[in-house]
Amino acid sequence: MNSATYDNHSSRYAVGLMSGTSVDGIDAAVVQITDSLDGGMSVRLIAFENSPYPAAVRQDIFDLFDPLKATVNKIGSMNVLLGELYAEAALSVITAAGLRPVDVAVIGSHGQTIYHAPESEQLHGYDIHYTVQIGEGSVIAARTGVPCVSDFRPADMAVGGQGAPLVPFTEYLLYREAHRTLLLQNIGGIGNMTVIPAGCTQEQVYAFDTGPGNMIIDGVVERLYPGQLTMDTGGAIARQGEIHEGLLNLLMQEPYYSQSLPKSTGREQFGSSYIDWLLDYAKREDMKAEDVVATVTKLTAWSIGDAYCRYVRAQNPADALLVGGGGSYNPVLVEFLRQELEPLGVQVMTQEEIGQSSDAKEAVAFALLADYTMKQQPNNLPNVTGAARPIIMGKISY
Ligand SMILES: Nc1ncnc2c1ncn2[C@@H]1O[C@H](COP(=O)(O)OP(=O)(O)OP(=O)(O)O)[C@@H](O)[C@H]1O
Ligand SMILES: CC(=O)N[C@H]1[C@@H]2OC[C@@H](O2)[C@@H](O)[C@@H]1O[C@H](C)C(=O)O
Repeated sequence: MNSATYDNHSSRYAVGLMSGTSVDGIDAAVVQITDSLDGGMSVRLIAFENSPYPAAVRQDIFDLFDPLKATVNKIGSMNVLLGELYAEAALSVITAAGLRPVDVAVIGSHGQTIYHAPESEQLHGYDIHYTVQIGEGSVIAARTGVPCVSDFRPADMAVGGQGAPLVPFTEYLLYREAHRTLLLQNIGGIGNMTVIPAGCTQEQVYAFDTGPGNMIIDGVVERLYPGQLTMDTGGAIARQGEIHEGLLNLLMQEPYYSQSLPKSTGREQFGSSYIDWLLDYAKREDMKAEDVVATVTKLTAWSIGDAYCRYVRAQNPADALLVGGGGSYNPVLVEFLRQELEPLGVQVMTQEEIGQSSDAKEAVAFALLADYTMKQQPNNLPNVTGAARPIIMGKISY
């Protein structure tokens, strides 16, 4: 029995596990959550680790993104394998925090998204929205002895939401300010923005996926430098390239950018077939590899600036955009973002520049979301996901 429970404890430790759309590895964070007398809470990051996926595991995960390869036996076995890897990541970060599993009240595990279909499909006369995250919570709970909350998204979808994004709920709790309107921009595989108006209530927060984060950059780098590179580390390639206006203009026509809110996207849209199409064009135009990388880096920054102008600026002119996720470690991308936003009066800062961790942010969020599940309190933001009502997300494995 865990000594850390949800009865009469105003302070507890929670673990958050995140494996995002980039499939670069498992992020694991231990946080200490302390309730305050005014009904709020404080959250302190105690330890953080990233365990990269072995290359063969990463390849097996990518195979599951292709519905033709994702047979039910492969999904079933990877679900358990990822549960094992997530449990190891949790045990390791608990040790790094100087704790024992018995000290930890809950593990919140996002899992690995292998398919996300938030728009309605008709099946036998029913409206179907679905999303698939794997990484078995029962395995995580069994190996660690700590209750695990997993599979958060389906509950929001069951009440009409997109099942994403979920992190804004925690951004509202952790970042809101009385006098500044903040944009929290995550640049992972996908880019997503949370708008936190100055002095706002929970109902006034909104968020959406801006489009690709690093997904197109990673996709073209992997194809143009096969077996050598999986990302443009430090923006080294983009820095040497020039923007190709023809390709940039073509990519800017993607209908997702002007689709109305709420909206979310994923690898289904900006994954391998999109990269095939883009590289076919680049080949016909005889483009240099570095020019392709520079152009898609520029596109990514443009899509964020464009989203701000379309969906935010008129109602909520922002003071600052705080950049998190792996993209904040690409200085060329951050510089392009500054060029898009600073002329509009929006200061661009990375999480590191404000003393936080870009890497740990999403793992921390899932620790906090799981804490709410255990307290039986709603943890979605209907205004953000489009859900009809607040709901308690997450499935508990004891
Ligand atoms: N040093 C670096 N230089 C350039 N890019 C980097 C660097 N470090 C990370 N990245 C980029 O960040 C990506 C990983 O970002 P992150 O871990 O935030 O994504 P994720 O959590 O998988 O995605 P999502 O938030 O969409 O689910 C890498 O694939 C790479 O493109
Ligand atoms: C279905 C899914 O896994 N979506 C991810 C993805 O990666 C970024 C963006 O697209 C966001 O919508 C979401 O993740 C974060 C953790 C979220 O729900 O807030």
